Amino acid sequence: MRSLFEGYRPTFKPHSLGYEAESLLLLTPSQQMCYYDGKLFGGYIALLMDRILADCCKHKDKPAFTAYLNTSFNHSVPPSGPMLLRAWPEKVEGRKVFLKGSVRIPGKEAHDWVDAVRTDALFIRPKP
Ligand SMILES: CCCCCCCCCCCCCC(=O)SCCNC(=O)CCNC(=O)[C@H](O)C(C)(C)COP(=O)(O)OP(=O)(O)OC[C@H]1O[C@@H](n2cnc3c(N)ncnc32)[C@H](O)[C@@H]1OP(=O)(O)O
Repeated sequence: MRSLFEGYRPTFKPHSLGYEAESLLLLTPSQQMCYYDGKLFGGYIALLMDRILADCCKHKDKPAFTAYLNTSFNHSVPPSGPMLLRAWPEKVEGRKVFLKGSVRIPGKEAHDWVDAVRTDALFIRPKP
């Protein structure tokens, strides 16, 4: 399990609804899982998103469980390039935390990043 998250070191910034999280990741060869050449396996991307969203909820707070994780793959993610994972809360209703997340990859222009993957998620904190 540790090797799946090698290099994953999220940083957290305060957000009006909690914390936002970010991690810049460069995958090792064993993490570069592809079904199609040059396109990182979507299931692995969803795993990384679930992790950063869960960490975003849990930072300095109680843990929360994934109720849904709706993921849109807009562009493929090259397995050997840098990727920026991001997660932030959108709305909090009692135990329900609605979050958004994205995977950004370098764009065509220098210093340009594009959202390759976007996630809408609901995490639910346990009953007191
Ligand atoms: C291979 C390597 C492995 C490595 C490991 C990787 C680790 C990294 C990954 C780390 C990731 C770690 C994270 C994980 O992996 S967490 C583990 C994966 N997730 C689960 O197992 C969760 C399974 N589901 C449940 O346990 C319950 O359903 C939960 C706890 C979610 C809610 O049950 P609970 O009894 O507490 O609450 P409630 O039923 O009274 O509902 C409360 C409110 O929520 C609303 N609601 C509920 N569900 C949904 C829904 N689907 N869409 C929309 N709304 C929904 C509901 O309408 C209600 O709204 P309201 O009426 O109050 O307005």
